Amino acid sequence: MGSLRFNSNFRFGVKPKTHSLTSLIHMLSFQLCLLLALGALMAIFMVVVGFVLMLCTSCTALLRWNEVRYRKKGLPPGTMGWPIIGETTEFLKQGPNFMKNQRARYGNFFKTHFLGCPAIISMDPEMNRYILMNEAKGLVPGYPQSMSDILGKCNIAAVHGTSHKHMRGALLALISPTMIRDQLLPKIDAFMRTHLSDWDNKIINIQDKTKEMALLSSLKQIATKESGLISQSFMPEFFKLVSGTLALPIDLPGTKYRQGLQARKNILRMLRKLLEDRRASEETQLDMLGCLMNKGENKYKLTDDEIIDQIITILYSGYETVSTTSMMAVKYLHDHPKVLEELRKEHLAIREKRRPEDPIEWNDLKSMRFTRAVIFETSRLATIVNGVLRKTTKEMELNGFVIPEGWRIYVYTREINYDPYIYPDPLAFNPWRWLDKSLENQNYLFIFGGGTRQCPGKELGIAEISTFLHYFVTRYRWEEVGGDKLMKFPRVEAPNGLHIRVSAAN
Ligand code: HEM
Repeated sequence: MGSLRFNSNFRFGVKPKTHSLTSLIHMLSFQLCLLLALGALMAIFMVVVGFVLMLCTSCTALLRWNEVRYRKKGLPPGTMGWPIIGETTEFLKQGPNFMKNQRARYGNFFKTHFLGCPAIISMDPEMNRYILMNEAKGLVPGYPQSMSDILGKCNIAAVHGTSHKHMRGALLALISPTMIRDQLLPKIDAFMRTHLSDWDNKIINIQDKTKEMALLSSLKQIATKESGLISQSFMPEFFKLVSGTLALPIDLPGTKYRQGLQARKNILRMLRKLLEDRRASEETQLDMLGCLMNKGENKYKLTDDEIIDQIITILYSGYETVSTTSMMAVKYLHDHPKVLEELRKEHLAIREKRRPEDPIEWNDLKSMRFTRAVIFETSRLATIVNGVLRKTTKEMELNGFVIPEGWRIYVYTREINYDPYIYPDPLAFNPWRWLDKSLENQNYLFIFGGGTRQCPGKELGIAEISTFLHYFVTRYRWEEVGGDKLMKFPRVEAPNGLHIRVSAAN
């Protein structure tokens, strides 16, 4: 390098300098250092390149291995993503677009790996119906482990066959149309009147209010006399229980799952105390708990553990569905004044026939045709439920493919809600379309699920939302404060709440 430098100087006609031995040594050592530094840089560069190459190769190998691992003969097409996490990130980030992209590549029935297990996604309406109707062939609910741990082993989604029939029968007896008419509606009415009594001239977070409403209204139907006393201690525990069921089952201090398990223990303690106190008082109460405990008259004789899990089921199943549908109805009504006008007309007509203190009755509820249409249109357009999960109990053939035992099946029903053949102009909020009753009875309506697990609380949920809307639109006007974000996937929610400014209607 030194000689090169001399030569180059010489070539450009610079007179070569004479150097002392020390300066020559200095120069040589400087050049040596430079050489070493360059060498080190090269080495680092090579290491980085090597690492990146290794990473790429291992990633490709891992992806490939995961694909090969699941390339069993007979499985539907699709991709499996990374080992363990599969395609969960893509599913959660891209949401409905992930489904649509995969469908464009692989059709209506494809394999993936998400939420910790290999799964099939079925977007074929006919197939979805078949899966929901055929639990007996080995297609049982496939909800995550955290859910059954926290909701209990007698929870309706955790039981199958005759146990399911038993628990479902016991539940249906509590929420049948006769029970709604004679016992539940008066309680719902009384609750809504109080819940909506002091909203005038306030900014309300309608998300929080509808959540409280869904929980406390159910609690009142379950334990009418005691609900006022226990609600304040019950509510925070219940909210922790719900978060726990949606979390990864990591049982470590501070995790949502651990808090959910703890909340279950606290709720069990409160409910057991309720049972003991009722037994001690020997008084029969006319509410859901009273019916469940009345072994003499109730043909479904549940054990205490079953009664407690049944109560948790009722609270849990009606909570998010009823609250989110109510919140989204308020949102859509705000954005569609003509719909609000029509709805208000229906409710004012009912109020005109009654004194202000009169409750709504069964016949009033039955006459709320437009309200029912608003509820169905809200559930459809907002897609409160994207789909339901099933699990295979044995290897089985589905749609011409062979599905191994233990695989999840995501019966994804979201897309059918936007099918232009069933719902012309599908993105429009148009409740009038539901006034044609045949729409509610068509084969591909999965808003309330289908088959043997179709929602037993459908009419109860509709009664609650209708009563809420009745008092809300007859008492108040409202406008959005603005700026609140709404998320549609994986759950419909307003991450920072949905704030409205409320004023009295007249
Ligand atoms: C707008 C309100 C509601 C909606 C949209 C809704 C939706 C659904 C859906 C889609 C399913 C099917 C789940 C599956 O197949 O795995 C279901 C099941 C269920 N729902 Fe609802 N639901 C609502 C209100 C309620 C209420 C108020 C209750 C209270 C009792 C309730 C209790 C249940 C129960 C216990 C099941 C499980 C049934 C079984 O496994 O046999 N739901 N619901």
